[in-house]
Amino acid sequence: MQWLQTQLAAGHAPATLHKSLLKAGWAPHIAQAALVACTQPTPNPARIAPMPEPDLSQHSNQIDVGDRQVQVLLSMQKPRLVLFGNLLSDTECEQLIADARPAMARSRTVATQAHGEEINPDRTSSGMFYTRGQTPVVALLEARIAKLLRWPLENGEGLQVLSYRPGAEYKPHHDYFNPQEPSSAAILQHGGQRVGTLVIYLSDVAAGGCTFFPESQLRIHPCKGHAVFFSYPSPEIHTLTLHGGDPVLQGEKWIATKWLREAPFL
Ligand SMILES: O=C(O)CCC(=O)C(=O)O
Ligand SMILES: [Fe+2]
Repeated sequence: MQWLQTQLAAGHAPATLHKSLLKAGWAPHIAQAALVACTQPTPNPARIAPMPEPDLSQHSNQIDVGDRQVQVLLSMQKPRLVLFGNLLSDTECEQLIADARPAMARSRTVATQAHGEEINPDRTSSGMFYTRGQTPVVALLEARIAKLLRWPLENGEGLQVLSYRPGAEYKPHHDYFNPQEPSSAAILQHGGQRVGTLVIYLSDVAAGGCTFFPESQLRIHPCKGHAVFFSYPSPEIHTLTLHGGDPVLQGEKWIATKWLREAPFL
């Protein structure tokens, strides 16, 4: 801890120190917990800006999104997270999968050291992106999400569909872009930071495949038509939004992820 405090005081970024700890043999979630314990959230008056957020002011247990009543199943403050049920019908889930199938390829994540994308061994799913409004179901879902999270449709990235077979997983990561990474500057020019994520479960999974938040030891078990929302007002580990997809043990996991930006994503 003392070493970490010295390094942080010398100006080394938490992400860099995290890598050093991994090299030294620390388990990722313990390295993360040590970093969270050693740093203070930076007060950031610039982002008392609005955030995507469902209206739970009346302690509502369901939310009318126009054509559907979405259930509120669980909510917590830190990390800011809400679990929804009944966001999509079974038929809508199946249609999203069927339309995505032809375009599925091994998932790529953003290459952090240079421009472009690279195959990432931390992510063993396969996936594709829909453009906004690409199919009738995509358009309908995007309109529901905009109402549910009270966030402009234009601030959303295209939906990403991922599928995981047994053994496939997505190791813990943050969805925001690390401002210190060289590749982030170009990404942030379009739409700014990511401030929220909605992971939508398109299938049930027989075993494994939970969405896991190691810092709070929270597991969301996949359930067809459900969705988990979490948000992060700044790209900081203090948001406790480190998360991953546990390995699928049995069956196939399908999800659609909607990332929300702070500004229009054009
Ligand atoms: O597979 C999961 O449950 C998590 C997916 C995820 O973290 C993402 O799409 O950013
Ligand atoms: Fe993620």
